[in-house]
Amino acid sequence: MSVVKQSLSKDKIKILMLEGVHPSAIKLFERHGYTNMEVLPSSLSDDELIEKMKDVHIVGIRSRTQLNERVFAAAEKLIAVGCFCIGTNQVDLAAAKRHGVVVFNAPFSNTRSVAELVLAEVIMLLRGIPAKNASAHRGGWLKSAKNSFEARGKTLGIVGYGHIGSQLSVLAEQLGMQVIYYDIEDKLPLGNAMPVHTLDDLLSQADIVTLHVPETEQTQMMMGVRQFSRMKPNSLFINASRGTVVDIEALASALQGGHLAGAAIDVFPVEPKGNNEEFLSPLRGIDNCLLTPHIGGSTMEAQENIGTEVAGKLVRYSDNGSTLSAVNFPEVSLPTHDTTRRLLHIHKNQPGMLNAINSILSEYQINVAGQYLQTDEAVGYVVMDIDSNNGSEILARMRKIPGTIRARQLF
Ligand SMILES: NC(=O)C1=CN([C@@H]2O[C@H](COP(=O)(O)OP(=O)(O)OC[C@H]3O[C@@H](n4cnc5c(N)ncnc54)[C@H](O)[C@@H]3O)[C@@H](O)[C@H]2O)C=CC1
Ligand SMILES: O=C(O)C(=O)COP(=O)(O)O
Repeated sequence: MSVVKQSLSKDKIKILMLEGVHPSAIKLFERHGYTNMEVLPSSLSDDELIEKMKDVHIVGIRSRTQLNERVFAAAEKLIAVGCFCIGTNQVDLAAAKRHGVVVFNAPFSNTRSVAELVLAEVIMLLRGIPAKNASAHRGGWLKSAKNSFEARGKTLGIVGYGHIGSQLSVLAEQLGMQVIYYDIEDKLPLGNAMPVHTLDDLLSQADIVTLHVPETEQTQMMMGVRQFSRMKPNSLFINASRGTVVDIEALASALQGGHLAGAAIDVFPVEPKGNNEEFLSPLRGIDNCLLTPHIGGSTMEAQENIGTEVAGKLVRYSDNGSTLSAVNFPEVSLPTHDTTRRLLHIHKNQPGMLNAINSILSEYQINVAGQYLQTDEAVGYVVMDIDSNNGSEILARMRKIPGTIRARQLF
């Protein structure tokens, strides 16, 4: 891998924002002097990304854009990725790290929005609203109490009791629901919520099952034919986590065969790249299935907060080198460096790196005002504040150290 020079004035730092990231992000970048920005409303295909990212230093995406090894290998100037969302499964985090690219996200700016939507869906499904609404649009009139229920007293089964799952748990109890949850980690039960030991336990006890797990190898297709058959007859199913967690054909069969009374689905194994592309799904046309276009986190409040939060992290990394709250990188929180030059060196974590760096510094006999080092099993990140005008020369020497991935200088 070639070592790339990144010591640029801000107007030369190119930022690409995809998928309609909120204008609050753009404003924050501009406030900090970053003006070289391209903003697009949709995501891009692999090939389009590879072409576009050749000269991009910072890219902002949401849940749709896939950043894989091919893209990182081509994006030679890239220093950071901002996921303007919670999930980071769309990014190959290990590949990003191998290429010295730091990834940030917004871990809880849209948590409440998802929890509120799911709560609303619980009520809608219990009342059979999706099918009644669809029928009314065709001139039907399904006025009946049959199969319509209150939320009070029903059991909500939450799979994944993290930020969203636990927030939903609190809101659901306020409606008088009983909450049970299943998580692979021990989690503090909030209110009167009760943990169960297995997914099967949860499926067989809950009136409504809702998924709030991340996309991981373990969660792929965690709901399939067998799991749907374990759910209570006439129970309800909600997925606002990731489309790959559910076997969508199995869900369609469970709804069409009448085992499930209804479902609300916000995320799909394949989603359109943007609003102009057709949505294709075996769930289309099933009236008791409420379909939403991956908008669990899409509220004005959440998007505005996410915009400033993630753009703030990107600016901080670009201006100051701080990797605090990065999802794939050793975390280094740094003071300002008003009177010194700051050198950043990202390298493979192999023996002798710090030694090699420090022997270059000692050759120049300069005062090192501060040095910060963090490593993980794959990479090391060293930040040096130096009192010297020879920063560029020193950096050029450091780039030649075998194992160097990226190095840049902040003025
Ligand atoms: N529909 C939408 O617009 C949105 C969807 N999401 C999705 O929701 C997911 C969850 O978000 P948060 O609650 O913030 O994440 P979180 O990381 O706070 O919670 C996830 C929980 O799932 C648990 N978990 C992981 N694997 C599991 C397994 N195999 N079985 C049971 N539990 C498991 C974890 O231990 C953790 O407690 C995100 O990863 C994202 O994919 C997030 C925001 C918006
Ligand atoms: O925050 C998440 O993980 C989401 O799924 C929301 O994705 P979005 O920003 O709406 O594409």
